[in-house]
Amino acid sequence: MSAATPAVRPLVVLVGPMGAGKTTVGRMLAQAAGVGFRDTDADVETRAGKPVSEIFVDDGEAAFRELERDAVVTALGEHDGVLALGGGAVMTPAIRDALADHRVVFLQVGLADAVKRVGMGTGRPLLLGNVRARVKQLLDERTPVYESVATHVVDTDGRDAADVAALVRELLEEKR
Ligand SMILES: Nc1ncnc2c1ncn2[C@@H]1O[C@H](COP(=O)(O)OP(=O)(O)OP(=O)(O)O)[C@@H](O)[C@H]1O
Ligand SMILES: O=C(O)C1=C[C@@H](O)[C@@H](O)[C@H](O)C1
Ligand SMILES: [Mg+2]
Repeated sequence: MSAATPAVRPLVVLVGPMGAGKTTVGRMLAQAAGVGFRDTDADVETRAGKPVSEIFVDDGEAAFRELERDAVVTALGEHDGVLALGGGAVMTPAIRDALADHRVVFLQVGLADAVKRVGMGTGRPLLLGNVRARVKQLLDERTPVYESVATHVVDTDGRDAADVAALVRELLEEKR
Protein backbone atom coordinates (compact mmCIF):
# COMPACT_ATOMS: atom_id res chain seq x y z
CA MET A 1 0.00 0.00 0.00
CA SER A 2 1.47 3.37 -0.93
CA ALA A 3 1.38 6.15 1.64
CA ALA A 4 -1.09 8.86 0.74
CA THR A 5 0.62 12.02 -0.45
CA PRO A 6 -0.57 14.96 1.62
CA ALA A 7 -2.29 17.52 -0.57
CA VAL A 8 -0.25 20.66 -1.08
CA ARG A 9 -2.23 23.74 -0.16
CA PRO A 10 -1.45 27.37 0.52
CA LEU A 11 -0.90 28.46 4.12
CA VAL A 12 -3.26 31.30 3.33
CA VAL A 13 -4.94 32.81 0.28
CA LEU A 14 -5.35 36.61 0.16
CA VAL A 15 -8.33 38.14 -1.63
CA GLY A 16 -9.64 41.68 -1.81
CA PRO A 17 -9.93 44.72 -4.06
CA MET A 18 -7.18 46.44 -5.99
CA GLY A 19 -5.16 48.40 -3.46
CA ALA A 20 -6.08 46.14 -0.55
CA GLY A 21 -2.42 45.17 -0.36
CA LYS A 22 -2.62 41.50 -1.35
CA THR A 23 0.74 41.60 -3.12
CA THR A 24 2.52 43.92 -0.68
CA VAL A 25 1.19 42.34 2.51
CA GLY A 26 1.49 38.85 1.02
CA ARG A 27 5.22 39.30 0.37
CA MET A 28 5.83 40.63 3.89
CA LEU A 29 3.79 37.88 5.47
CA ALA A 30 5.57 35.15 3.50
CA GLN A 31 8.95 36.53 4.50
CA ALA A 32 7.98 36.74 8.17
CA ALA A 33 6.52 33.23 8.14
CA GLY A 34 9.51 31.79 6.24
CA VAL A 35 7.39 30.47 3.37
CA GLY A 36 7.19 31.21 -0.34
CA PHE A 37 5.05 33.88 -1.93
CA ARG A 38 3.08 33.52 -5.12
CA ASP A 39 0.81 35.96 -6.91
CA THR A 40 -1.58 34.77 -9.60
CA ASP A 41 -1.35 38.06 -11.53
CA ALA A 42 2.39 37.38 -11.89
CA ASP A 43 1.69 33.77 -12.93
CA VAL A 44 -0.70 34.99 -15.63
CA GLU A 45 1.86 37.52 -16.87
CA THR A 46 4.54 34.83 -17.07
CA ARG A 47 2.24 32.50 -18.97
CA ALA A 48 1.08 35.23 -21.38
CA GLY A 49 4.53 36.79 -21.71
CA LYS A 50 3.12 40.28 -21.17
CA PRO A 51 1.68 42.52 -18.44
CA VAL A 52 -1.95 42.25 -17.34
CA SER A 53 -2.71 45.66 -18.89
CA GLU A 54 -1.53 44.39 -22.30
CA ILE A 55 -3.54 41.18 -22.00
CA PHE A 56 -6.68 43.29 -21.46
CA VAL A 57 -5.90 45.48 -24.49
CA ASP A 58 -4.73 42.73 -26.88
CA ASP A 59 -6.93 39.81 -25.89
CA GLY A 60 -9.76 41.23 -23.76
CA GLU A 61 -10.93 40.67 -20.20
CA ALA A 62 -12.55 37.27 -20.94
CA ALA A 63 -9.20 35.88 -22.12
CA PHE A 64 -7.54 37.27 -18.98
CA ARG A 65 -10.17 35.65 -16.75
CA GLU A 66 -9.53 32.25 -18.38
CA LEU A 67 -5.80 32.53 -17.82
CA GLU A 68 -6.51 33.68 -14.27
CA ARG A 69 -8.81 30.73 -13.56
CA ASP A 70 -6.13 28.27 -14.70
CA ALA A 71 -3.44 30.11 -12.72
CA VAL A 72 -5.48 30.09 -9.50
CA VAL A 73 -6.54 26.45 -9.75
CA THR A 74 -2.94 25.41 -10.48
CA ALA A 75 -1.47 27.50 -7.66
CA LEU A 76 -4.02 26.21 -5.12
CA GLY A 77 -2.85 22.68 -5.87
CA GLU A 78 0.90 23.23 -5.85
CA HIS A 79 1.82 26.21 -3.64
CA ASP A 80 2.22 25.77 0.10
CA GLY A 81 3.02 29.36 1.11
CA VAL A 82 1.16 32.66 0.86
CA LEU A 83 -0.94 33.02 -2.28
CA ALA A 84 -2.25 36.41 -3.44
CA LEU A 85 -5.05 36.46 -6.01
CA GLY A 86 -5.90 39.21 -8.48
CA GLY A 87 -8.61 41.59 -7.31
CA GLY A 88 -11.31 40.21 -9.61
CA ALA A 89 -10.48 36.51 -9.34
CA VAL A 90 -13.35 35.78 -6.96
CA MET A 91 -15.84 36.88 -9.63
CA THR A 92 -15.13 33.67 -11.57
CA PRO A 93 -17.45 30.92 -10.25
CA ALA A 94 -14.89 28.13 -10.78
CA ILE A 95 -12.41 30.06 -8.63
CA ARG A 96 -14.96 30.51 -5.85
CA ASP A 97 -15.60 26.76 -5.94
CA ALA A 98 -11.86 26.01 -5.85
CA LEU A 99 -11.45 28.23 -2.77
CA ALA A 100 -14.08 26.33 -0.84
CA ASP A 101 -11.93 24.50 1.70
CA HIS A 102 -8.99 26.90 1.89
CA ARG A 103 -8.05 29.47 4.48
CA VAL A 104 -8.99 32.70 2.73
CA VAL A 105 -8.31 36.13 4.21
CA PHE A 106 -10.25 39.08 2.79
CA LEU A 107 -8.10 42.21 3.04
CA GLN A 108 -10.76 44.85 3.31
CA VAL A 109 -10.17 48.43 2.20
CA GLY A 110 -12.56 51.37 1.99
CA LEU A 111 -12.95 53.70 -0.96
CA ALA A 112 -10.69 56.51 0.29
CA ASP A 113 -7.70 54.31 1.15
CA ALA A 114 -8.12 52.18 -1.99
CA VAL A 115 -8.07 55.27 -4.23
CA LYS A 116 -5.03 56.65 -2.41
CA ARG A 117 -3.16 53.38 -2.80
CA VAL A 118 -3.87 52.68 -6.46
CA GLY A 119 -3.08 56.29 -7.39
CA MET A 120 -3.28 57.14 -11.06
CA GLY A 121 -1.13 54.24 -12.26
CA THR A 122 -1.92 52.69 -15.64
CA GLY A 123 -1.17 49.11 -14.62
CA ARG A 124 -4.79 48.40 -13.60
CA PRO A 125 -6.88 48.36 -16.78
CA LEU A 126 -10.23 48.23 -14.97
CA LEU A 127 -9.50 51.59 -13.34
CA LEU A 128 -8.96 53.58 -16.51
CA GLY A 129 -11.15 56.68 -16.61
CA ASN A 130 -12.60 57.95 -13.34
CA VAL A 131 -10.57 56.02 -10.78
CA ARG A 132 -12.73 56.91 -7.78
CA ALA A 133 -16.00 56.01 -9.53
CA ARG A 134 -14.59 52.71 -10.84
CA VAL A 135 -13.18 51.75 -7.45
CA LYS A 136 -16.52 52.53 -5.82
CA GLN A 137 -18.44 50.48 -8.38
CA LEU A 138 -16.09 47.51 -8.01
CA LEU A 139 -16.21 47.71 -4.19
CA ASP A 140 -20.02 47.79 -4.26
CA GLU A 141 -20.26 44.83 -6.65
CA ARG A 142 -17.55 42.70 -5.15
CA THR A 143 -17.58 43.20 -1.40
CA PRO A 144 -20.35 40.60 -0.83
CA VAL A 145 -18.40 38.14 -2.98
CA TYR A 146 -15.15 38.63 -1.04
CA GLU A 147 -17.14 38.13 2.15
CA SER A 148 -18.70 34.94 0.81
CA VAL A 149 -15.36 33.23 0.10
CA ALA A 150 -13.49 34.52 3.16
CA THR A 151 -12.82 32.53 6.28
CA HIS A 152 -11.37 35.69 7.90
CA VAL A 153 -11.60 39.42 7.29
CA VAL A 154 -8.86 41.96 8.11
CA ASP A 155 -9.59 45.69 7.88
CA THR A 156 -6.60 47.45 6.31
CA ASP A 157 -7.89 51.05 6.45
CA GLY A 158 -5.45 53.36 8.21
CA ARG A 159 -2.96 50.53 8.80
CA ASP A 160 0.33 50.25 7.02
CA ALA A 161 1.21 47.07 5.15
CA ALA A 162 3.53 45.79 7.90
CA ASP A 163 0.75 46.13 10.49
CA VAL A 164 -1.68 44.28 8.24
CA ALA A 165 0.86 41.50 7.68
CA ALA A 166 1.34 41.20 11.46
CA LEU A 167 -2.43 40.98 11.97
CA VAL A 168 -2.80 38.22 9.39
CA ARG A 169 0.12 36.38 10.96
CA GLU A 170 -1.54 36.51 14.40
CA LEU A 171 -4.68 35.15 12.88
CA LEU A 172 -2.77 32.22 11.36
CA GLU A 173 -1.11 31.45 14.71
CA GLU A 174 -4.46 31.46 16.51
CA LYS A 175 -5.89 28.88 14.16
CA ARG A 176 -3.09 26.34 14.61
N1 LIG B 1 -1.84 48.81 4.26
C1 LIG B 1 -1.31 49.64 3.35
N2 LIG B 1 -1.13 50.93 3.65
C2 LIG B 1 -0.66 51.80 2.74
N3 LIG B 1 -0.30 51.46 1.49
C3 LIG B 1 -0.43 50.19 1.13
C4 LIG B 1 -0.94 49.20 2.04
N4 LIG B 1 -0.98 48.02 1.40
C5 LIG B 1 -0.51 48.27 0.15
N5 LIG B 1 -0.17 49.55 0.01
C6 LIG B 1 0.31 50.21 -1.22
O1 LIG B 1 -0.80 50.27 -2.11
C7 LIG B 1 -0.40 49.97 -3.43
C8 LIG B 1 -1.20 48.77 -3.92
O2 LIG B 1 -0.85 47.61 -3.15
P1 LIG B 1 -0.84 46.16 -3.79
O3 LIG B 1 -0.28 46.19 -5.17
O4 LIG B 1 -0.18 45.26 -2.80
O5 LIG B 1 -2.40 45.86 -3.87
P2 LIG B 1 -3.12 44.56 -4.42
O6 LIG B 1 -4.18 44.25 -3.45
O7 LIG B 1 -2.12 43.49 -4.71
O8 LIG B 1 -3.79 45.10 -5.78
P3 LIG B 1 -4.11 44.32 -7.16
O9 LIG B 1 -5.45 43.67 -6.98
O10 LIG B 1 -4.17 45.42 -8.18
O11 LIG B 1 -3.03 43.33 -7.43
C9 LIG B 1 1.11 49.74 -3.38
O12 LIG B 1 1.74 50.94 -3.74
C10 LIG B 1 1.39 49.42 -1.93
O13 LIG B 1 2.67 49.82 -1.54
O1 LIG C 1 -9.83 43.79 -9.74
C1 LIG C 1 -9.58 43.29 -10.86
O2 LIG C 1 -10.46 42.86 -11.62
C2 LIG C 1 -8.16 43.17 -11.26
C3 LIG C 1 -7.18 43.25 -10.31
C4 LIG C 1 -5.75 43.05 -10.58
O3 LIG C 1 -5.17 42.30 -9.53
C5 LIG C 1 -5.54 42.33 -11.91
O4 LIG C 1 -5.89 40.97 -11.79
C6 LIG C 1 -6.35 42.97 -13.01
O5 LIG C 1 -5.91 44.30 -13.17
C7 LIG C 1 -7.86 42.94 -12.70
MG1 LIG D 1 -1.63 42.42 -6.42
